[in-house]
Amino acid sequence: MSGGDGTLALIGAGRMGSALAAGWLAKTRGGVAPDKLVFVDPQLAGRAAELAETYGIRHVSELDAETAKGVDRVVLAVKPGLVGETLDALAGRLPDDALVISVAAGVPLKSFDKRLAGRPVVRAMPNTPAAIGKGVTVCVANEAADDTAIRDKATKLLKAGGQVEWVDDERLLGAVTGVSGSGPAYVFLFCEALAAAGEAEGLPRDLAERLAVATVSGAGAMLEAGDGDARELRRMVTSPGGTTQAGLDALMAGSGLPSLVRNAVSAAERRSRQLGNESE
Ligand SMILES: NC(=O)c1ccc[n+]([C@@H]2O[C@H](COP(=O)([O-])OP(=O)(O)OC[C@H]3O[C@@H](n4cnc5c(N)ncnc54)[C@H](OP(=O)(O)O)[C@@H]3O)[C@@H](O)[C@H]2O)c1
Ligand code: PRO
Repeated sequence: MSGGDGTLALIGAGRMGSALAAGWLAKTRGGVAPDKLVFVDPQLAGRAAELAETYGIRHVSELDAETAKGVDRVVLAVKPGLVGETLDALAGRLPDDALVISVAAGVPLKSFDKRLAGRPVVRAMPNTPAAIGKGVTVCVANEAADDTAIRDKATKLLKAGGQVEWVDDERLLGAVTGVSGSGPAYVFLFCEALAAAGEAEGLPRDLAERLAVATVSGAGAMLEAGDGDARELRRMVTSPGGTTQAGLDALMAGSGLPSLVRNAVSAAERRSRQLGNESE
């Protein structure tokens, strides 16, 4: 079970919020009872609407004072620019010891401390593979949440989505966002590009797509199996003077793929800091 006898309020049941909720509702992972979860979102759409329909989750457009009284955990998954106003509307309603977990990119703990005076807050950066229990979330706690029992409570909840890591230095969350928060999109782009390249070489489109998906997921599964790190596994595919070497040489031409990835992570990290400043 994900701990806590009170209600878990998901504020912002969009793409990331619904990915997390899918994990909480999975019996084998989250085990959150549907009647202990409330979706707070102006209009429920997409995956969240499906989950609400399937599990009979309560949906409200804003957290009313009566419902708020029973809330012991809040997961805030609105856009970074909406965090301030959402907290202002919440602050007076939440019980003093309610744990607030924010997944908003860039929004610093001090924004929460300013508005939620003394409440335990965990800033977390998950990713969308959480929907199938294959995500990774990195967390940092404010002073009020810097307590083993509170951290355990947050870990239990976020573990429904996959691995959970903690850091003590909040500044690292920007780099985390650039690597694992945004990272699935880089991998999906690579998969799209691999399929398009196969099609350009004459493969039927659907076959090229199946090959690209199987290749990305097979390579990911090998990494996860831990029979070698990425560098070793790459070397196992690369026969000297063979086809893979020719392909890798092309990927390294010019500034090369590592440099492009470095720029991508750095740009995402920078954007995370900007989002934090804009949310003040
Ligand atoms: N997507 C990811 O991969 C990912 C990963 C890690 C962290 N995050 C973070 O997660 C947060 C949400 O991102 P997202 O991609 O899930 O965005 P999203 O799909 O747009 O979801 C945000 C949801 O919040 C709703 N909302 C707006 N105002 C609200 C309010 N006052 N109260 C309650 N709900 C409200 C939105 O409704 P409307 O659409 O009707 O406005 C929408 O359903 C962001 O802060 C982002 O930085 C996202
Ligand atoms: N998605 C959010 C964004 O693009 C945060 C990390 C992944 O801003």
